[in-house]
Amino acid sequence: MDLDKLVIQGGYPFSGSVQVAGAKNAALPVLAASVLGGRRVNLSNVPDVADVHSMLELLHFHGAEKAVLHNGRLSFSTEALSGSETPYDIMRRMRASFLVLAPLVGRFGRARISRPGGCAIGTRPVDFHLQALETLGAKVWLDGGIIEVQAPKGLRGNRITFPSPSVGATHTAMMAAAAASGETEIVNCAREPEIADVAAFLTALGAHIEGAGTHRIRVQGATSWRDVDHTILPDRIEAASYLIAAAMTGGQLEIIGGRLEHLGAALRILEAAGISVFPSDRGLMAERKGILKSVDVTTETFPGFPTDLQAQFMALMCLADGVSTIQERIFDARFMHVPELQRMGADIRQNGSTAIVRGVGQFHGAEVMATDLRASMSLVLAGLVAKGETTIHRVYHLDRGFEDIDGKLRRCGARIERISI
Ligand SMILES: CC(=O)N[C@H]1[C@@H](OP(=O)(O)OP(=O)(O)OC[C@H]2O[C@@H](n3ccc(=O)[nH]c3=O)[C@H](O)[C@@H]2O)O[C@H](CO)[C@@H](O)[C@@H]1O
Ligand SMILES: C=C(OP(=O)(O)O)C(=O)O
Repeated sequence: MDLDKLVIQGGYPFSGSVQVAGAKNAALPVLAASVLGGRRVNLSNVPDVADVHSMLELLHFHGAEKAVLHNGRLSFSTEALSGSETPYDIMRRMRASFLVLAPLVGRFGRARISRPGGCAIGTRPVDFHLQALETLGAKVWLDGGIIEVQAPKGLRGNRITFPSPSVGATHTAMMAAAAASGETEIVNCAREPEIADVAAFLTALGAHIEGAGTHRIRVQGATSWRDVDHTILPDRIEAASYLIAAAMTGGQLEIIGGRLEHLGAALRILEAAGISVFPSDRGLMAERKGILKSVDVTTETFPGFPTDLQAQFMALMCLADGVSTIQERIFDARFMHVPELQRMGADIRQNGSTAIVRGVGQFHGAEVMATDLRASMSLVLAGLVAKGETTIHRVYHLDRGFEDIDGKLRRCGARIERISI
């Protein structure tokens, strides 16, 4: 599995429809939050991706009922779960495993956890998460790679002010506040649509939350917990990646489940680049209008242009007319796709956190290495339109977050084959 590779023959007509999965980046914090109540959780639209299976493994390790994902549905109880040390083997696989820390502390008053791994896209500290827990009364000890947090008398509501918006730390703060006594105000928080989805889940579980989706969230801690039914929102990054696939291949694509309001600034930027996007009965329709045009982009927190779409957009800009400047402002090392796209003929000059992309009109097939989740998608997109054959090694990065990527592309006409070694 880890050594699977994808072989793509480029240049075949690409059109049809793609069903967007539930958002990985909402499903993971929702699963982590399920620890809090010790109740039954029924989830729909859960994406069948490796990170979700790792999170289920983590919950089961802690004693949650074993959950089997079928047709996007999951049902399990976390009643029998008990607080204990979270093993490094699971923590190293994905950053989001760190999200179980606040719910474990909230429920059991204590947790030991190792620092998280995940995509190699920068330094990715966890200080905001720990500060949020400390503000609610927890004590934190750092012991090399292990973090211990204790709140034996329970967490207490307070005002948490983040130095800058963080998606993960906002989830941590909301989950801790849901378990805390009294009211918590979270200031300068992230506004991504996934935050509002997690807030809706926590509200259904028993907390009272206002303001999710704005810079200021108010949480009234739960006094009792309930069983929950919740549907995960659609994956906006997957949807936008397929919008870019339509633009690059020139095909018309229906993105079932895609939502305009989740695209934020990406909608305006994709339209400026020459993609026509409009709502359809089932989601979004996308097609290229005329030649692709260069557009400058800076990654920002939502509703700005997402860092999780930067690599895919860079692949698109390689085919555009002119020169585009792409600035990565969220992570300090998220240009791992640059040398791989260069192997396929791209003309990209990187200077620190800025990449200058000169359109080359055409990629050529090559052997390339997937380096992280979204970077890998940029290579797939390039492979779809490249002249000749592209082989992408280390496909497990893609499998972490894109559901059935080869199946979805194949059904739209792509010649893509997965080779298991
Ligand atoms: C599982 C999940 O949802 N992952 C997403 C989440 O990651 P993640 O939650 O890790 O990203 P953050 O929003 O926390 O990171 C934003 C910035 O804040 C910094 N920071 C963050 C936490 C902290 O304690 N200290 C600190 O300095 C980070 O280094 C980064 O520069 O949001 C990112 C930004 O949209 C996305 O790319 C990831 O796909
Ligand atoms: C970087 C990502 O995930 P994670 O935060 O889990 O590493 C991502 O989804 O693009």
